[in-house]
Amino acid sequence: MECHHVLNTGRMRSSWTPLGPPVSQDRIITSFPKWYTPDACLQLKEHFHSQVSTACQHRNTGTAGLRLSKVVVVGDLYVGKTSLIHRLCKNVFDRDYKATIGVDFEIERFEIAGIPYSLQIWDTAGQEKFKCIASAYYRGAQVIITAFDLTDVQTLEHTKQWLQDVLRENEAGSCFIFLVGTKKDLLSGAACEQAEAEAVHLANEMQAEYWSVSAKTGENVKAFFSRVAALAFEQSVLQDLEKRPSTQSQVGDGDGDLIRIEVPKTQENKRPPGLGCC
Ligand SMILES: Nc1nc2c(ncn2[C@@H]2O[C@H](COP(=O)(O)OP(=O)(O)OP(=O)(O)O)[C@@H](O)[C@H]2O)c(=O)[nH]1
Ligand SMILES: [Mg+2]
Repeated sequence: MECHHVLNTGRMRSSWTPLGPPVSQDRIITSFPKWYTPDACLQLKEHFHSQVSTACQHRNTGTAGLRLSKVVVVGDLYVGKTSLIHRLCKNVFDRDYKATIGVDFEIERFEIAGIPYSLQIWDTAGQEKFKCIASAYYRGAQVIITAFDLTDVQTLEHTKQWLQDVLRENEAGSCFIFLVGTKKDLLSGAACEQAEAEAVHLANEMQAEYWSVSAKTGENVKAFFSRVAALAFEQSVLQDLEKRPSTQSQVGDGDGDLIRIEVPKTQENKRPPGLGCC
């Protein structure tokens, strides 16, 4: 197993980075990233939750900013999982196929609403013979990405099984689920529309958000992972606020000037992330 971290050193400095080297400019998220299609999306809102915005403004996000959110990427062999992750983390594309053996991971750092936040992205092998190694790493996923090849309908059909395998190792309703169609550059026009329509249908069954991407051209790769990071971050902050001793959380800017905000137990807060508003 080869595990390595990716540190974005020497890139442009962000506005506020208390820990470690600065994140690169294109990992700074200031407004809530949009979905790919409203027909299969987890949340149809355009802004951060108001309590999250307030907490971020006051630098009162608790441990959420220090956490690594675990993202697990699964799907058939050859669909392009490694290529997708390498396009995001290294901005490269390799046309030669090198099968992933077992698992690998990358850490990608973001700054969301002024708070540092990292995704730990687990790349798993699609080959059957490595499945038992890879499945040992499914536990504790906050985000599940099920990938398929837009040009190969069989790989789409297999995503349900991949999802079930990961969900078996995680608490029901605790994960954000994404269905991602890869190799978008190989399809266009009616063929692309047809493949996407089938995927959107399945995404709704899986309670997943749908995205089409291309690791080759880079199309939608940053936008997709920004969306993943923002949803995971928001959930982490809300969970942190809810965990505090009383239902009232103190929000301050560190100089003793405290504001009290209510953390109501709303339906929205209780709803599992996979059951968004659409
Ligand atoms: N045209 C095109 N080819 C791609 C794209 N993404 C991946 N590929 C190619 O598809 C092949 C498989 O890609 P990988 O990323 O290695 O696939 P994988 O899902 O990680 O495979 P396993 O590790 O065996 O599970 C490689 O030859 C890639 O160059 C893409 O967006 N467009
Ligand atoms: Mg791979």
